[in-house]
Amino acid sequence: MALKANSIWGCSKALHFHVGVPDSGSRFCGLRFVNKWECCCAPVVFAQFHRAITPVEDEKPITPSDLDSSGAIQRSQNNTESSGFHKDLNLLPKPLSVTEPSSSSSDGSKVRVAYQGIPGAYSEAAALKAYPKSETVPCEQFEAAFKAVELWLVDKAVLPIENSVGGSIHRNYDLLLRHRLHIVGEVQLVVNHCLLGLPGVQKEELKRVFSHPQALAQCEMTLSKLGIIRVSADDTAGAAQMVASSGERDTGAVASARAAKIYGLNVLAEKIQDDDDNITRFLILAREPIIAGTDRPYKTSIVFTLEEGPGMLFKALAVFALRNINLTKIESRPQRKRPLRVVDDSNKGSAKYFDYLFYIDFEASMADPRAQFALGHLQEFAGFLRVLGCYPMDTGLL
Ligand SMILES: O=C(O)C(=O)C[C@]1(C(=O)O)C=C[C@@H](O)C=C1
Repeated sequence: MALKANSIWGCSKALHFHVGVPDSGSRFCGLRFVNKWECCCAPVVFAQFHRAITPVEDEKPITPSDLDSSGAIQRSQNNTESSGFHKDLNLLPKPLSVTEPSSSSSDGSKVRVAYQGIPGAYSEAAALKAYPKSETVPCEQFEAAFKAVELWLVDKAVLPIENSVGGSIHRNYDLLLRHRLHIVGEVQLVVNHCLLGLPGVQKEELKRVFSHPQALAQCEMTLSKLGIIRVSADDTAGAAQMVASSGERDTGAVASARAAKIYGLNVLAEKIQDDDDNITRFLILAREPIIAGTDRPYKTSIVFTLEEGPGMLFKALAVFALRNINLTKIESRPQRKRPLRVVDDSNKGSAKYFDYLFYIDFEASMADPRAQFALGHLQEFAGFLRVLGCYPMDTGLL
């Protein structure tokens, strides 16, 4: 059964975590980040920038002295016990690791990976690409997957962030900021959509198709040519399941060949996406960050706000250009708690501007001094800055 956000909240009584947008001064899991860096990447980052973080009373940021030679955190989580054994070993913070995505946890059990949708969804395929022997856990909404990780119901979540045809999945950008998970990897998946129908049905008989809105958008031209009515579903596999259980011969689904197998449907047409190379990029999220290395190509994802003024975004981007750091993605999202900025323009009255959050991915590891200097420089004009994660790039083909 898919996890629901509510049911997960139901389990959360003993745990407290607060969410909010940066300028609201909210607490994120015990650390208050006053205006500047919200930094949660690897210890190397703390080593460079821990001065910029303002701890709240009940938890101190990790400093280099808390780490042993392997980079594992040594002190107890609440910093009140310096010795003695913890009663429940499962509650102890896990040591940071330089993770090669591995399908088993440190205790030998299968890694549990949350994804949005039901079995046969592309997100499940992405989770299995990252962790081939994992136990995949379906969730009804993206937010349920975030919460499943936060509440230790699963180890990781794999969520779509952008598609080569449909663009960004904005909801997940917003959720990245609202939750305190770390990006520990990315997966690129080739998405080949099929037109599915009940056994014995010809594609010309279809009057309507169900699918996820992203999938419908990716097949826009094909579906228009066929003159089929499009109906939104929570995920592609869910659409296939609906068609199978409805038994309606004039109803089809846009989903994967695997979904067809699972739900007993026929593939009426293959590769129906408008663009042959239809690729979705997924992020792997975890409770702990990984230690950034320089042993292979790494990517770092950040989010920041800028003060108003001429050329601010130009200056922000220049900190990377000056150090020859390649940017792979830039996305802006409205700051929901502070959507408008009122500027008093002396003679002309006041003007209103929208306020934005900028999300950037760049090709450098946080262990690379260039990245550290670039972020130090960006901090000079960023109102708020948080490292969302530093992780190995998915360079393997698809
Ligand atoms: O509906 C699914 O199967 C999903 O995994 C969701 C999703 C998405 O959100 O973009 C994932 C990959 C494809 O781009 C289409 C849909």
